[in-house]
Amino acid sequence: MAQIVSTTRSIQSTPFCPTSGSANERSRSLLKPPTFASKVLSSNGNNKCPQLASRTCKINARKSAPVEVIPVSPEDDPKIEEHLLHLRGVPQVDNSAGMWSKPTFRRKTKIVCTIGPSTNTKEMIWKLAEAGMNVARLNMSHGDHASHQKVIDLVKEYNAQSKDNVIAIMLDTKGPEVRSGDLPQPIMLAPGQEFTFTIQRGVGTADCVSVNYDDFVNDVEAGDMLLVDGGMMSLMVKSKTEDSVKCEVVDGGELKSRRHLNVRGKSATLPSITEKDWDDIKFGVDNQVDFYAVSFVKSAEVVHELKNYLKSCGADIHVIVKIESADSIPNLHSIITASDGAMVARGDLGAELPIEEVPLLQEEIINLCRSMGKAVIVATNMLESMIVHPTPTRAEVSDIAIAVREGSDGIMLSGETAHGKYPLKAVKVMHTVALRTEATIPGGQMPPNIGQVFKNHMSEMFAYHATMMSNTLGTSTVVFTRTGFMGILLSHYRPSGTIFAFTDDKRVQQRLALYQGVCPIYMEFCDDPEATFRRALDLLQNQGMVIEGEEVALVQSGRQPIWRSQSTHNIQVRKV
Ligand SMILES: Nc1ncnc2c1ncn2[C@@H]1O[C@H](COP(=O)(O)OP(=O)(O)O)[C@@H](O)[C@H]1O
Ligand SMILES: C=C(OP(=O)(O)O)C(=O)O
Repeated sequence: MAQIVSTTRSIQSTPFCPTSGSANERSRSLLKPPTFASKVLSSNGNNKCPQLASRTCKINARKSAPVEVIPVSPEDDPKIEEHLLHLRGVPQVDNSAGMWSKPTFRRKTKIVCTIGPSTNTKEMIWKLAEAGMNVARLNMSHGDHASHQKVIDLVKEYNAQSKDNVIAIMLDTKGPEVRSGDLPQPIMLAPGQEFTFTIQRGVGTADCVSVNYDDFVNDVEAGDMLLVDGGMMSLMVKSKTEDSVKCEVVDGGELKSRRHLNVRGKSATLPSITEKDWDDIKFGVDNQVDFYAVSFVKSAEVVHELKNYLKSCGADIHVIVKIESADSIPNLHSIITASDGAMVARGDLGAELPIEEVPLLQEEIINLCRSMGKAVIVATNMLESMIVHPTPTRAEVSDIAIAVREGSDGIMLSGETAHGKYPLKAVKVMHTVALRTEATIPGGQMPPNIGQVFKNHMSEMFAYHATMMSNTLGTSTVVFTRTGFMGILLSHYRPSGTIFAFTDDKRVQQRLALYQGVCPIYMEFCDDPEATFRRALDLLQNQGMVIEGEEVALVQSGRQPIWRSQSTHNIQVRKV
């Protein structure tokens, strides 16, 4: 029996995938183990393409080989890459770029690093990239355009010189966040002490500090609980005047400059995109960033407004909504539908809502994004203790493992890399924990059903079957994508093997860096598909990403498939 799977549009919509049910039901079913037998489409050996390698082994659904994970970071052990290659019998390849993050066993979950004073130099950007950073996040609540410009230029410089690694750039808007003002030095607040917040500008004394939001006085009431930095300190509102709010400190601590303020259970009555945000968004357009992370989104309208603006200026930038506001929860479905992905911004979320809701919402948002084919990032406090300590708490390690198991595309570091003492160690811990956790996720499963969309589009169906085939055979997947659509789609089906996504557009390559399981590769395409496939497989082999004799599943589909005049949608198995 020939196992070459090469089809034209004759694959029918299968009865595998129930398309009814609520979004919640569908998202719940995503993480369930498979309940039906694996099937594979086979041709009768009509290999029309002479370069297709045929194979004659029996197809068995099999689990991916157990992955051996080396629990040390390459900085600790420079021989790690050699060791990883040796483990799998891969010959050493030219690695002049020094990319330790090219492990034979690729981490699928992507690491987002906030860049700040600890990491905004060329040396640190390079080291972060080599340690495993996939996305550089710029938090527009801090710094100015000149400092962010410098980071953008450095990331682009890194990308331009890197042979086999690429870093995406995410601009995170400040949004309508409420913050205390600048202080000449930190103030100690003791429980029971009186403390005042004022809407007057420029106040910073031992018992009163400015707030950056004029309606603060109108939004809070006596009896409200004010949280500083998501609950690190808390103050009870006692009374208010026209311009100030008098509080009693409940949980004290050290108040520093520009700290987050939330009122438990309330969202500020501010527009999600402020004037400053529009200015920062324009800065992002001018610099061709890859993603916006939009703070405090409460409804889909704001996403539409931003997308319309981007369209009007011809900017191809994806929009990730930050779910961090109490008001966003009832509108989750419509907000995520309008966006390209979501971030579980646990800091503000856990301040506006009871903290015990956060893990439940995290799971719900991840499931919802996965059921809708959207990217999802888990953020905040993932390795918080590593801001000051060189090793994480065990609870933090478990937190990373949970986000990986729940199927997040990205896991994010904030203060750990922005202003922490151990930014590289934090990335390495994240890398190692994610890799180790991924190794325990059973391979060879049926891909998740992306519900209604699967029924309607040829490309969804091909992504589904390509995933099923690569899982069954235990192969990587190779896809050619000009817009990134097919690479992203395959990622949502979470194949066990790596998705090598070849694109002839550097910006698409950069964007794909966020997506779970995708290894984005820039390569010029030629008119002849066969020559392009060959070039791609040669490149993978030369880089040590696949070895001679290894099989890969190659899928060609998408809304506007490449080389459509010569072939329609198809899935093939090829031997390298
Ligand atoms: N670009 C920057 N410039 C200066 N400091 C920064 C920058 N980005 C982040 N930081 C520092 O790192 C901390 C953690 O980053 P992040 O979680 O993104 O910020 P926040 O929680 O304040 O919104 C910030 O509170 C700030 O002290
Ligand atoms: C990621 C978050 O937002 P920011 O760091 O911008 O406050 C959060 O609140 O968890």
